Amino acid sequence: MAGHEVQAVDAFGELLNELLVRAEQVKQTNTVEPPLIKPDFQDILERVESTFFSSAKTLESRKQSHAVIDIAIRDKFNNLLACTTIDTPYFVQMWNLLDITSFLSDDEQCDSALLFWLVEELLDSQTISGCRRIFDYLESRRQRITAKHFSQKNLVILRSCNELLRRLSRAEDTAFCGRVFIFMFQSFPLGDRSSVNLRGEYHTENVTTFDELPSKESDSERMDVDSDPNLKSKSTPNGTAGKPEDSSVKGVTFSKTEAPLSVDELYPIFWSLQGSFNQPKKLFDPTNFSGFKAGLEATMAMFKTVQTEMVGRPVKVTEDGKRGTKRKRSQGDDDLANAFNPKYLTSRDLFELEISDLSFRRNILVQVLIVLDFLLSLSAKAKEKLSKAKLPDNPNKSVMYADQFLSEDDTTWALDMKRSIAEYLKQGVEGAFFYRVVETVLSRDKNWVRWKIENCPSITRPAVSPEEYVAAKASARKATTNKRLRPTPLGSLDLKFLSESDDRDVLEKLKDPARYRIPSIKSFKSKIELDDMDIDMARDEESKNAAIESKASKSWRVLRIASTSKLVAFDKIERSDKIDEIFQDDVVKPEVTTNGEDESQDADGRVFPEDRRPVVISGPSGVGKGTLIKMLMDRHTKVFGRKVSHTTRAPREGEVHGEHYFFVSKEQFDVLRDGDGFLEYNTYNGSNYGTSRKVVEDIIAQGKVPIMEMDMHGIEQLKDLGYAARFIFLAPPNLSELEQRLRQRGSDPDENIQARLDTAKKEVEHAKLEGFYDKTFVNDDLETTYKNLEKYIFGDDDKDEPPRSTPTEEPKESLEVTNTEVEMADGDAPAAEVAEAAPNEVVSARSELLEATMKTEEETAAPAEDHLPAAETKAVESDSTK
Ligand SMILES: Nc1ncnc2c1ncn2[C@@H]1O[C@H](COP(=O)(O)OP(=O)(O)OP(=O)(O)O)[C@@H](O)[C@H]1O
Repeated sequence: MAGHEVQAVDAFGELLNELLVRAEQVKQTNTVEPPLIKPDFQDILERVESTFFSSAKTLESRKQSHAVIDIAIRDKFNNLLACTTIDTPYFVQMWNLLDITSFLSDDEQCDSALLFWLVEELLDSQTISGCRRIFDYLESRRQRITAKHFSQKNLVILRSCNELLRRLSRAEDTAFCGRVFIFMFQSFPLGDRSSVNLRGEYHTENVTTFDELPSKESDSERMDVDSDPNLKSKSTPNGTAGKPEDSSVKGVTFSKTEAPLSVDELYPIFWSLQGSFNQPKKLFDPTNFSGFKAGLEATMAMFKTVQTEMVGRPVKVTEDGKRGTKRKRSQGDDDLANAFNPKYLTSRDLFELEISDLSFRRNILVQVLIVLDFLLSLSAKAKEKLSKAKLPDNPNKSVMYADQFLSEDDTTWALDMKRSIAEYLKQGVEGAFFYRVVETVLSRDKNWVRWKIENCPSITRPAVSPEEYVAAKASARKATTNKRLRPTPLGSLDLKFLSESDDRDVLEKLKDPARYRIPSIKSFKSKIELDDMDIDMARDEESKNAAIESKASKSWRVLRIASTSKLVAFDKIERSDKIDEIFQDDVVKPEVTTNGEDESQDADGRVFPEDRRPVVISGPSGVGKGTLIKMLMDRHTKVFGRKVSHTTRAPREGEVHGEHYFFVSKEQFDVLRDGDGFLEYNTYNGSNYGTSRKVVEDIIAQGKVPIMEMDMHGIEQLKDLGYAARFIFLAPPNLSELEQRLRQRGSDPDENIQARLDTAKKEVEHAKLEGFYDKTFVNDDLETTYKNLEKYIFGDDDKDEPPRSTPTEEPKESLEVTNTEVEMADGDAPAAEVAEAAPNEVVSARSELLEATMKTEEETAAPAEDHLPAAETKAVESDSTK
């Protein structure tokens, strides 16, 4: 019997090897991405079914087959783990094995949770940096691996994530902890109770200790909270607070009438507040509560003096702000500064510095707001509201505190304090925004507390039944069809002129750029002003409403257009009916605009593209990406900003930080990556490369169009993010020309050139993928390619004249000279027809041409293959843009 089992394990082991070999064939990379897809393995998986399960009719025999498969997979897993490390390319086998395990478990051919058992072991076996890689895997497959049989997997997921969190330092690996939490939040249903703190327990171990100051004779009385006559006067011993002395002025009075304590006096009072923050139940004791109130008032009084000082020095604040931004931009890695230490540093020496720091004060006040909300949930009003609510028969009493009440006076005090804090938080840099976020978070939190009181009822809504769906559809139709139809349906263009004018003009009118171009932002300004006038002058309600509606529609459209190019201005817009800020010239304008009349031109008459999405240029190494980008940058100095990548590799001779790359350490790179700081990243030859989100956003904030060189893997990541950009592929005229350029450039040894040529073939092949690139150019004659690229970027490829680089420039050459642009080279089709063809047709025309180009070349040139092992070929492939 035992022998039979071993045979079965061996038999499955062979099938598993076959699956892994197939995986190697279909997945050409050594990275976590892309995931394997099931259809590629269907035939072998069917054999698994027929060999192991077709005769296993009973539950028992199915279980036996599961055990066989589990053992074989674990054997393979252990072997892989023993003979490879996560940093080597060969580790891709492990990702493949996990992918295959997920196919098998989805098909119920092995234990449903086996994948997560393996992941748990894998996490246990790795260092933190290895765990990051494993998390890359988990995140990239999250939906797929948690979709089926989740109830069998959830405990293992929870356990391995918690185990990992226990290993991580909250201070050092803050961002990674965040990734783990986010993974859990995304995997578990929102209403899952497994991580809810049902008994309302507090994190009491998190005790904040602070220095004991040597007591000064003269100050000894004021140092003691209870013995301070001022503070004492605000609290009565039984915890029902006495009102502030001047009770007619609410809450805020303390700082106006009392001098704040000295820093030494405040220090112990301030840090003892933390005791109430981590155990709010302590405040049920009246003595603690009065101490808390006094401490809080003293803290607020001190904070207010700091805020006043800051407000009194606005110029310095702005200067600091500016200096900060400048430094950050030049370094390009300010995201690092966002890492924070979740445990307070309480040394007395730091206290002044801390209270003069805005974010520190904000931190403390948010803690206070949380506690105040907790206290207010015990007020008479809150209790009454809760008693009226429909609670289940068995509410969760441990978070209700039914025997605790907040007295009326204390309620008034808490409300006043809350108001006072709100006013305080709204001041200062982005204060209003900060407070709005805090307010939103806290109000959501109240809902969660309520849900806990209700004993976490399921929040899954039942699916809509077909009957309800049909009824809702019918009533929606009824509600809408009675309305007066618009002469032009929403979202479509007015075609009336087609019937009105002479047939011969119609085609010309259809070509009018105004019909398909995105209008400029400024063109809305006067129209919105007219609407404003109509609103003011409207004689009746109906016309006023019509004008308001019309203004709202225009405002919405202009904001949409502005969202691609003037995102910075959005911060300044407070109300949706007042969007004047959007018409202000943006950052780059004061430097370059002379008359401010046309926002699409700079002072030299240079044109800004209407489409200001980032331009991403890809193509084989040596095809001329760098050359063409440099030409664009040189000829449109103020229009484009070239993206500089981050890398962990050491600078080569002559390379300048910030110009060629941002050279960062591995740790800095990880922090950025974990904090979602990269739009895309990749590893080549053991070094990491990435495109920082911030770098690109900074270029946009300067009013420039980002221009980025990127390989196809980077583009894939951008596309996965749904990132709005224009993707352009540069193809070589043929392989021997490419080879010649690489040799002439002289920057690569012979073996690299061959590898680059091999990679080039793959990239050209990949570029044929329908819709992957928005535009492809064959870089034959450099100047012609440049002109076509420029025309495309500036949206002038359908115009006769390309954009003027300088006001005096000669007219450009005609496009039809060479086959530079793929569409133009497509047989006899006139340009207009090709341009109007459905995108797919254009793409396939392009693919055919590319294929033909490369084929002709392959037939004539010596085959450029079999020079590098797969791993190295891949490495060089990634290197094409690094
Ligand atoms: N259309 C062209 N005709 C002839 N030579 C060209 C053309 N375009 C570029 N070159 C030359 O080809 C060489 C390679 O160009 P470039 O360095 O710009 O390529 P690249 O695509 O940026 O390469 P990499 O990705 O390796 O950085 C350079 O010497 C450049 O001058």
